[in-house]
This record gives sequence, C-alpha cells and structure tokens, in this order.
Amino acid sequence: MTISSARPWSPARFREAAREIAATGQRIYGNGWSPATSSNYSLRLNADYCAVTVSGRDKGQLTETDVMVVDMANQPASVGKPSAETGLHTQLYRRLPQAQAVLHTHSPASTVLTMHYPHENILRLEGYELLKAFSGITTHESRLDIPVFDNTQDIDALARDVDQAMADGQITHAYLIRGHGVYTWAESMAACYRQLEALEFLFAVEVQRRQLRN
Ligand SMILES: CSC[C@@H](O)[C@@H](O)C(=O)COP(=O)(O)O
Ligand SMILES: [Zn+2]
Repeated sequence: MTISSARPWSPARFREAAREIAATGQRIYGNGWSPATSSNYSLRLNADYCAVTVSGRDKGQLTETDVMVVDMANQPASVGKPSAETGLHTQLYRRLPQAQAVLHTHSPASTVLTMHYPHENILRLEGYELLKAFSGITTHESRLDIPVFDNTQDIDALARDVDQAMADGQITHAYLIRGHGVYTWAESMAACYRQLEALEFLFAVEVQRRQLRN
C-alpha cells in the first residue's frame, strides 16, 4: 500500500498565507492592539482549510512557523496547537464563502468601550467619513452597527451565537466581545487590515468623544 503525501491544500498557498499572517500580525502588534500574546489571525486556504496562528505566540515576533493549518471543523491538519479561538474563525469561513481573512485584536479602546457600557449590546458608528473603509459602504451618511457579545470561555457556544446573529442579519462587518476585543473579516488580508484599522480608529474616537461629553 502506498501512502500519499499529497495534502488537501496547496503548500505554496500555505507558505504565502503564513508569510502574510506573520507580516500583518507584526504590524498589528506594533499598533498596540495585540498585547501579551493576545489576538489571532487567519487566512482561508480553500473551501475546507484555513491557516491560523498557533496558540499563545507573541504577536510582536510572529513568524511563518507560528502559523498552522486547521480544517473548517477546527481539527489541526498540521503540527501545532491552534488558537483557542479557532472556532470563531472557522464559523466565519463556513458562514461566508467570500471571506478570505479574519483578524481578531485586543485593543484598549475596544476593551474600554465594551466594559464601561455593560448594557450596550450594539456599538453604533454613524456619520464618519472613515466608514467608507468598509466594503460596500460608499458615503459617510451610513450607519454601522457592531453587536457586542458577552465574553465566555465557551468558544463553541459563542460561535453558535455569532452564527445565529449572522443568520438573522444582525452582523455585517465585525462584532465585539465584551472586555475582550473585536473580530472582523474581509475578502482579502489587505481589506481586512484596512477594516480593522478603521475600526480601531473609530473605537478610539468614540472613547474620546464620550470623555468630552462628561
Ligand atoms: C493572552 S489572553 C488572550 C487569549 O485568551 C485569547 O483571547 C486570544 O486572543 C489569544 O489566544 P490564542 O490561543 O493565542 O489564539
Ligand atoms: Zn482573544
């Protein structure tokens, strides 16, 4: 019997994805959005597999060796322990065939906003020119509602709740987890990073506006 070494994903595509994830992760860490090994990042490889960060790695020193392959049922398909939050990435890839990249960060602004307003289950971003950084938004006269989920260590349950909210049309570009951070996704890593940068800018602006009001 011969054992095939062929993998159900392209090794060249995986190497390219690992490089892109590592470079983007270092950039995100440099912005202060991924302290103390927090955050996770991924790219779709094909319909059934994605490349995701290995759990617990320092995102400021991320290299290609900190990225591994999982299938869309969260099972490792290469050596390593995948991110503890892999289930939140694969939920998005399963639900949204057009999603190619997912980024999750732990910025001060997303943490402050969701902790300070424990009863606010939607963060509304409205009237900002930077909303045009989000795919499909073409004018500042737009409204982006970002749902806030309570934090939990039960990632499977959270993934189910997110999936239901998406099925109900309540989530478009991103969601927040209280006291934890944000998830966003897009059709490429470049678009996902642009969206994340816009989100983090707008979260910081919202914190400052609320301070001015007091
Ligand atoms: C270091 S605390 C943050 C973690 O609990 C988690 O929320 C996180 O974002 C990183 O988990 P990881 O398993 O490294 O992908
Ligand atoms: Zn996290």
